[in-house]
Amino acid sequence: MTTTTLAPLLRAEGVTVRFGGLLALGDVGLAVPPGTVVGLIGPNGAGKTTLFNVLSGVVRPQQGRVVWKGRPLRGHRPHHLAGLGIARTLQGLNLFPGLSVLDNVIVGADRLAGGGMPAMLTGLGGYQRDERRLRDKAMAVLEDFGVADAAHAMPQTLPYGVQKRAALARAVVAEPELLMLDEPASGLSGADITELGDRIRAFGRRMGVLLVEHHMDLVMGICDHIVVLNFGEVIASGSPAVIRADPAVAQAYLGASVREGSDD
Ligand SMILES: Nc1ncnc2c1ncn2[C@@H]1O[C@H](COP(=O)(O)OP(=O)(O)OP(=O)(O)O)[C@@H](O)[C@H]1O
Repeated sequence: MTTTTLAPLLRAEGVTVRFGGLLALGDVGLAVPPGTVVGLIGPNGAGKTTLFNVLSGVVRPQQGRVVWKGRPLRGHRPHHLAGLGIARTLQGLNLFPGLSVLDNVIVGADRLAGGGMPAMLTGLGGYQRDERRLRDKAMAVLEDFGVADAAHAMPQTLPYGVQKRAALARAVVAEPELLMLDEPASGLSGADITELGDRIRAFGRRMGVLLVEHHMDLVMGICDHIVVLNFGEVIASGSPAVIRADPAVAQAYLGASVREGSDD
């Protein structure tokens, strides 16, 4: 898969963000084409979450813009994302604790609902047909994720790995065109990370995926294209093989580990 031949779904152009005197992002660009898994990596404090937040409409850049399918997004907010066809998972789980796993996933299917989610969840209005359709769809996705047994449980009663799968199921149930994942492997290990990687790869055949992740084996194993940030700037961009061989990337991570290990 090459990232240069397909028109990107999402693009950040010349994005600059300052927090007071700190330059969190300086003139950063990134593009996510359809059918492509793009990794965003960098040492702690490099600016990954800030860029994820700019793309999500949480943080407004002082300069630059975010472009969705060729159209600049002006003043977009996180609650606009689903309507655009963008889903995201955040660090942690962010499942609604008062809703069963199934209802959490149904909420994620909001974009597919004809009538409106509040009426559907409360049973008001003539939405029974839609509700049945969404329930079936949500159950099918939970089955696909191997957690259908947990459909009627409250999320907080379930093991972390099951909750993680439910959160991912909620993100993809509406069949987004772009999936943004912020550290999906955090808290997972071993076989769970391998399975997560297989799933992300499979998503990447149906949609664009932006993956912010610290787990280097996962990133190198599943990304088509990787963008590396350090101190708010893009220091490298290319295939996993190119990134692995780039001395500037090794230096950035080495510098970070030396700083973290220093006594002062
Ligand atoms: N709201 C904020 N106010 C002030 N500074 C911030 C804010 N958010 C982030 N920063 C700073 O901006 C820089 C980039 O932070 P960011 O969280 O984007 O990095 P990151 O690459 O996601 O790091 P990590 O891997 O540790 O999550 C850091 O120096 C951070 O301390």
